[in-house]
Amino acid sequence: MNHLIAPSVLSADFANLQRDVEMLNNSQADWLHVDVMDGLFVPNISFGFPVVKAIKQHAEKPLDVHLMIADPDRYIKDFAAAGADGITVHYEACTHLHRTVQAIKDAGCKAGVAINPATNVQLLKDIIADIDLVLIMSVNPGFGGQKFIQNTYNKIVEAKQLIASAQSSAVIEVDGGVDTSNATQLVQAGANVLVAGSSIFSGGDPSSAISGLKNA
Ligand SMILES: O=C(CO)[C@@H](O)[C@H](O)COP(=O)(O)O
Ligand SMILES: [Fe+2]
Repeated sequence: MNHLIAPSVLSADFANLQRDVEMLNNSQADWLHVDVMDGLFVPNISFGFPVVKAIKQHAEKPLDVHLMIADPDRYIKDFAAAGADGITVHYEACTHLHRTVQAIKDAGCKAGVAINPATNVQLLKDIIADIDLVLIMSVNPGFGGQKFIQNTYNKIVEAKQLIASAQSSAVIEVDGGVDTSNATQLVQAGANVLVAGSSIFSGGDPSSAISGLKNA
């Protein structure tokens, strides 16, 4: 599989969200990555259902919703109704992860599980066969624009082995500090989906920044 690019809307211009979503529609982006933060699981608040709905209204590509919220079970149906195509929850935020994953699938969405930089990949062993996506955080969740953590490469290799041994079809997504300096090595290690926020939106030409990551 060729790798996919999922620009993080967190780094878009919220006052011009429709313009930025239309730019993504016309770019080589594959998915739109939508970061929801609750100020509890992570020390930052981003946005909730109305903004996800507004993005959905204009998006022509799947919405990859990354929930950085405590007890996400409470809101799975609402995010599915708001337009999520995939919902990723954090391993660290779920008490009954298997139940949460089933709820995501029952809501008609692809199910993903994210792990923080200090969470061991092996903890996914008993859920890997049930999920569509493993999200390896390459920064501590909560903010865009942070420095990429090098140990991510080892975690990708380990996740790949875990997926193969469980004969799972899960894809590996990497999120945080991704840019053209590490994209090629991430894909070589086994990453299937690259999320990028600041490296796409902070320069003058987001669309060509996306192409740069796509051609990594
Ligand atoms: O989930 C998160 C942050 O918690 C990300 O999706 C960021 O939005 C990625 O931003 P950059 O690190 O690429 O600036
Ligand atoms: Fe994210």
